[in-house]
Amino acid sequence: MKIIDKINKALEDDRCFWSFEYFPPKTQQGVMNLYDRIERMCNLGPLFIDVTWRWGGKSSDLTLELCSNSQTVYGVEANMHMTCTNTNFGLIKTALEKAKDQGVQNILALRGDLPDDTVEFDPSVGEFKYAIDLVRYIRKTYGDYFCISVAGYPEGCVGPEDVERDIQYLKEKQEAGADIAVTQLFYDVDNFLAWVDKCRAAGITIPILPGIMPIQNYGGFKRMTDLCRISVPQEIWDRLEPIKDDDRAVKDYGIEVAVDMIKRLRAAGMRGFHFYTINLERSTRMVLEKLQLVPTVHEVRPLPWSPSLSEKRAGENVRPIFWRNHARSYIKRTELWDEFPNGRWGDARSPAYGEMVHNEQVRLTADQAAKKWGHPATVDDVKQLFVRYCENRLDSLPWSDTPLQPESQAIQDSLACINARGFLTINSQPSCNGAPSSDKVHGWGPSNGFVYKKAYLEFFASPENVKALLARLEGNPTVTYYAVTKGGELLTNCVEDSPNAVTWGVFPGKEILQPTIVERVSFLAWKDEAFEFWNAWAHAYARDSVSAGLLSDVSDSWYLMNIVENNFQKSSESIFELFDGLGQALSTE
Ligand SMILES: Cc1cc2nc3c(=O)[nH]c(=O)nc-3n(C[C@H](O)[C@H](O)[C@H](O)COP(=O)(O)OP(=O)(O)OC[C@H]3O[C@@H](n4cnc5c(N)ncnc54)[C@H](O)[C@@H]3O)c2cc1C
Ligand SMILES: NC(=O)c1ccc[n+]([C@@H]2O[C@H](COP(=O)([O-])OP(=O)(O)OC[C@H]3O[C@@H](n4cnc5c(N)ncnc54)[C@H](O)[C@@H]3O)[C@@H](O)[C@H]2O)c1
Repeated sequence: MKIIDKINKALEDDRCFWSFEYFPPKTQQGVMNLYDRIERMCNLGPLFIDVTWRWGGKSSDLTLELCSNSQTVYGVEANMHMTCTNTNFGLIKTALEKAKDQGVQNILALRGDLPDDTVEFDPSVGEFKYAIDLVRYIRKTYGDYFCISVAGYPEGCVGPEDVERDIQYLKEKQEAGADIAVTQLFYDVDNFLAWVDKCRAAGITIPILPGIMPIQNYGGFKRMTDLCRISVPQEIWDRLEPIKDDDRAVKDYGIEVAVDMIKRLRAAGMRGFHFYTINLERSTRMVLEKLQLVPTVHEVRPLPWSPSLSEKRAGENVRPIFWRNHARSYIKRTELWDEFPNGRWGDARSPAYGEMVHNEQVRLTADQAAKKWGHPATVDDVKQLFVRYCENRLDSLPWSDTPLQPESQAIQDSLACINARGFLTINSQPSCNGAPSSDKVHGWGPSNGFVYKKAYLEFFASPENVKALLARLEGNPTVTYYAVTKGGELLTNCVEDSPNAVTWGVFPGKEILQPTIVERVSFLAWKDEAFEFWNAWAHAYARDSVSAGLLSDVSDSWYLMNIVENNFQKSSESIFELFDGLGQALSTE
């Protein structure tokens, strides 16, 4: 069914409605867990769900599979995202054909981001330059079969200076056949409402669905609003500042913000709300509960307008047998398990692993690269950059977009030392044996608790350096490691695949919280992205330049490696002793 028909019906009845957006998880276990999550969240009565599409069509099969299965198994309409620029035309044609065959009738037609703001559209790769070209193609080829939605930008696609121009492009997309506009997420409600008024005045009549993203954690929120250039009212920053290290408090505040935003939007006449779930469920559910749009988990009553999912499921035996008669406790047990791992070594079984808002590709502009990192011509030049970063003389590296965190200050000299010898670090953690959770440097989580950390290092190293380090590690039974090349050759001394907790906390009246783990499957999922940064950096230089060649060579032949000193009672420095005398010192030393 087309979602525009459902939306029009809801608007006719003057009824609020909502939709949930998911992204294709990075691991197979994440996919299986996302299905469970979509099923549970269908009980919240979304009018439809969206599944995003990785730029260039990298997730086309998975995106379609998630849409098609959600429709046939859970009975919820799916809106399939599709980006068109710099994407093989055949891939788009095939995906649309398959969508039609599988009964997926809703497409969110997008341009997608270019890998670099300065890179021009490449007509040899795809037929489409803008989202409007895809809208036109779909209408020309399929007539009215598909309901087409498009993106709208209350703060401009690139920046505020483009708002007026983007409204005209949105109008053109409507004229080309778009039925619905879904907006970029935002936090400034006044600005959003003024933008809607401008759209209406410009002749945009299609329904506009505001994008709502409950804040999930401070670091992710900051990164994402910076990346998407979303303005955040100062009041939100002020409220976040004192609680930024307490994930639970941040999430609770995020729920409050979203509830308040939706109340104001409803008062102004908006009826539909599009949730960016980032594949998590608690915040979205809590927002809907607090607005009394859905029953709380304590009151089980069917929603009058929901797809008949709850009734359909009631007679089935798909849940684990011991939970069959306890739907509520099943929900309670499973909804929260991955809400708190934060950090890039979270749990790869979580559908939210590798949190993504639309665009996971690495973006570095040529200007940014040359200005910050010059034109490296030798491995020593690259080492110098890493050393300068560790000494706080450079504020970012492709892998590290902010300066070192305060927790790294105590180890920064040792970090600089191993970087100078060719172990190029991208992540680290000092050990910590029971600091108060309120500790300014190491603390996190609820108050009156104690936190623990194992020393951890993650770095790129040449095959020779990895070999030498491995020889050293043979005599160290408490150190575990994974090393992998871009091509996937894996070296490890971990005999079991089970997760290794590297950060945990003990809090009054709670189970042990274990926010950060190291495990094979998440490391392998992350490594593609980690190596991709070398390529993105290389692309910032002319194709046949020395710098591009050097960075591509490193990417092709070096290892990404992590090591954990499991004896968390040892000092933070002891992990660095493993590197004594290894590698080649900088020639300037
Ligand atoms: C709701 C939503 C969902 C998204 N989902 C995904 C996803 O699943 N996967 C993903 O990779 N990305 C996704 N994105 C990100 C999106 O791909 C990027 O923001 C992209 O940069 C713009 O896409 P668009 O469809 O708005 O492009 P367009 O409408 O084509 O606009 C792109 C830029 O070109 C300009 N422009 C448009 N038309 C013209 C014209 N005729 N002449 C000259 N300039 C023009 C606009 O001003 C704008 O700056 C999503 C964004 C939103 C808001
Ligand atoms: N609760 C915890 O104890 C805990 C543990 C790990 C991560 N986190 C949080 O999760 C979030 C994301 O974590 P993350 O690991 O993805 O990223 P992050 O940006 O927090 O980086 C993790 C650590 O690596 C260090 N680092 C960054 N670049 C480095 C480099 N080039 N060389 C050596 N060290 C470098 C940082 O100083 C920081 O200590 C952060 O907010 C972080 O605080 C929390």
